[in-house]
Amino acid sequence: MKLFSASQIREIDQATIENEPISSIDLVERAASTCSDWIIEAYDHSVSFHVFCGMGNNGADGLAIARHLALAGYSVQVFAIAHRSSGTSNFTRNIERLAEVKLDVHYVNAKKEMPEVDETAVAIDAILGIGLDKPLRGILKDVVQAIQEGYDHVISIDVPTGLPSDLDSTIKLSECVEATHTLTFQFPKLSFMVAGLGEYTGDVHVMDIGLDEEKIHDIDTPYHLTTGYDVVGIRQDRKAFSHKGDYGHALIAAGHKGMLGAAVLATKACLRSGAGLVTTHIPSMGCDVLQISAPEAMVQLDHSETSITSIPIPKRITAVGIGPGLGREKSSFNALTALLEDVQVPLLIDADALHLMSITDSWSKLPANSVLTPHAGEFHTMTGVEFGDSISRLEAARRWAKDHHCIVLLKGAYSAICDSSGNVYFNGSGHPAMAAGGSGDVLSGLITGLLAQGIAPLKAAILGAWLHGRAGEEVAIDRGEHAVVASDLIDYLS
Ligand SMILES: NC(=O)C1=CN([C@@H]2O[C@H](COP(=O)(O)OP(=O)(O)OC[C@H]3O[C@@H](n4cnc5c(N)ncnc54)[C@H](O)[C@@H]3O)[C@@H](O)[C@H]2O)[C@@H](O)CC1
Ligand SMILES: [K+]
Repeated sequence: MKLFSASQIREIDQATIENEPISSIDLVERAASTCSDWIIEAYDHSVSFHVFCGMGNNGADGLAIARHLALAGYSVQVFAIAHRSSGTSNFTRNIERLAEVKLDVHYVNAKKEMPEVDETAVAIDAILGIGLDKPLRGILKDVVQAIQEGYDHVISIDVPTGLPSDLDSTIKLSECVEATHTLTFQFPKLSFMVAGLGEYTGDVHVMDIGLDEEKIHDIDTPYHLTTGYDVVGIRQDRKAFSHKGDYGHALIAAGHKGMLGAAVLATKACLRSGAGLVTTHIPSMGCDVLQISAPEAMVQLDHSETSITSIPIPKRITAVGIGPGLGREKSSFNALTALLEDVQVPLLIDADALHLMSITDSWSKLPANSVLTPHAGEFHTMTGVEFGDSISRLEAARRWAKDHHCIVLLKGAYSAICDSSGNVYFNGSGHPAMAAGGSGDVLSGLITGLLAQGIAPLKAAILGAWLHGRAGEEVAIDRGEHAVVASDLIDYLS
């Protein structure tokens, strides 16, 4: 799915109005109906809705939603926030239409005019959407604060009020509604994808409001969000008369004394990827551990008992993944450097291998189209980008992927997969339950296995991240989000 900036969304709205054709007021009505249908499905009549509306089109959505909810028999109160002297025509027309359901509108000019809140009240935040053009001040800031203080449950329409929609916004986040649910129109907004901003949305629900498909197709954007639909067909169905040799042979180089578990996790995930054969190169002390825990894999033992010191590449290997639990010894760095010179097949580099390459500044040796899978800390070591700044981190990952002709998979919520053309594919699956040690080892084994089957690096990274996230979502449901460990993810790979 493509993701667009606020100005591109306006262009698509406008094209819909002209080409369908549909009037702007009817488009607001359509948007509001999709939201009120969702709300009616999700809430019974024991709740009462306090609908807070700005004076632009986001507010017009709110007024129309209030009308629909009143028609459906809910208790509804409507509040218009007087942040400017007059409303848009869609706002004004929807104020008039409240008379159809005998709803009054209360204008809020000061915080003291905010309603009393009881435990049944749910706030609907339709104050500002993609039109936010400066930080909230005055009455808007006061109202957002009052919503934060007063309501446990908030449904934001399109965008939580105060949250910039774009990644390059110059608006500094100050006050912002922290939503329980965000019902967003047609596309998640770019800011929802990054840490520090995405936290404000709560659960995101994308409302299809029938915007112009042709325009959506025609407008270029570097940003994409992977959905289940996007990964269909990346991995081919198994052929009736095929054998293991048809599905590639992966080599995993992983493990170090005290970190052999990482090699086991990567190996088992690689086996579950569909790869025909998996060989794991480990320090010799790991032989029994690996053979017992992953009997389907072949083991290639290093001369060293405790660390990896040289990595012969067996014949007919079709992809190599190196890094999980590798350790940071000089001898392992030498093995890595030699591997970089020898390797003729797709390569994935993770964890300690990223660290070793960073501290020795060996990036010029990186084969083109390699897949790198850093978490924020590893990416910091690679580039010096500060931990806290997720937008700069994303930009740096885009630049890095371009400069080094590789794929950078920046791990986190909505992992960002950056390619050498400047595109970003945010991963749309996943669960906070996955934020635990070993989860990354599973991902690197899985992607190595996909590469081994001949899937192109970008697609292997996109599919691997998607499958990994889906496993996390499913295991979190079955086990409970606190009890998930990385081995569980392997069991849930499909
Ligand atoms: N254009 C369309 O046809 C559609 C628009 N829709 C809704 O319209 C929204 C966009 O509407 P608008 O462009 O009217 O923008 P908003 O309703 O988000 O904002 C209204 C206006 O508030 C003012 N404003 C912004 N930030 C402010 C601040 N910090 N302090 C004071 N005033 C501020 C600006 O003048 C802005 O245009 C979308 O988010 C969506 O909810 C939907 O109904 C779908 C169709
Ligand atoms: K809003």
